[in-house]
Amino acid sequence: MNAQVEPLSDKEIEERLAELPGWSVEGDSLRRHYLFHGHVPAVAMVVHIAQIQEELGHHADLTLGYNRVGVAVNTHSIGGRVTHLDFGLARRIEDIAPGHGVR
Ligand SMILES: C[C@H](O)[C@H](O)[C@H]1CNC2=NC(N)=NC(=O)C2=N1
Repeated sequence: MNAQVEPLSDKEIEERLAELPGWSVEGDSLRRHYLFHGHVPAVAMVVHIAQIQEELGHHADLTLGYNRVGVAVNTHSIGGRVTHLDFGLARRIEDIAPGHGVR
């Protein structure tokens, strides 16, 4: 699945990052972390991200700390490169973050 997806060029990545403050490409992944006002809000964010990931059929590596959620995503099906699928997931995550009281 997604075998037809193309990696984004450096220029495309730069343009798309400009619309996602706080996100960066490090290594071969699109990344961001969020801080919350406690553990339960951080866990709720993880569950909400999981629901979006299942909807999209695209899944980030999530790390959960006490009040921290880390997100790192690339597209496995083309060997772990950054594609529009990764930016699509990032956009959806970014849109729900304020509702979880991200600080
Ligand atoms: C069949 C299923 O849609 C694929 O295995 C999806 C699942 N989630 C995925 N997530 C990510 N990050 N990259 C993929 O290539 C990918 N492929």
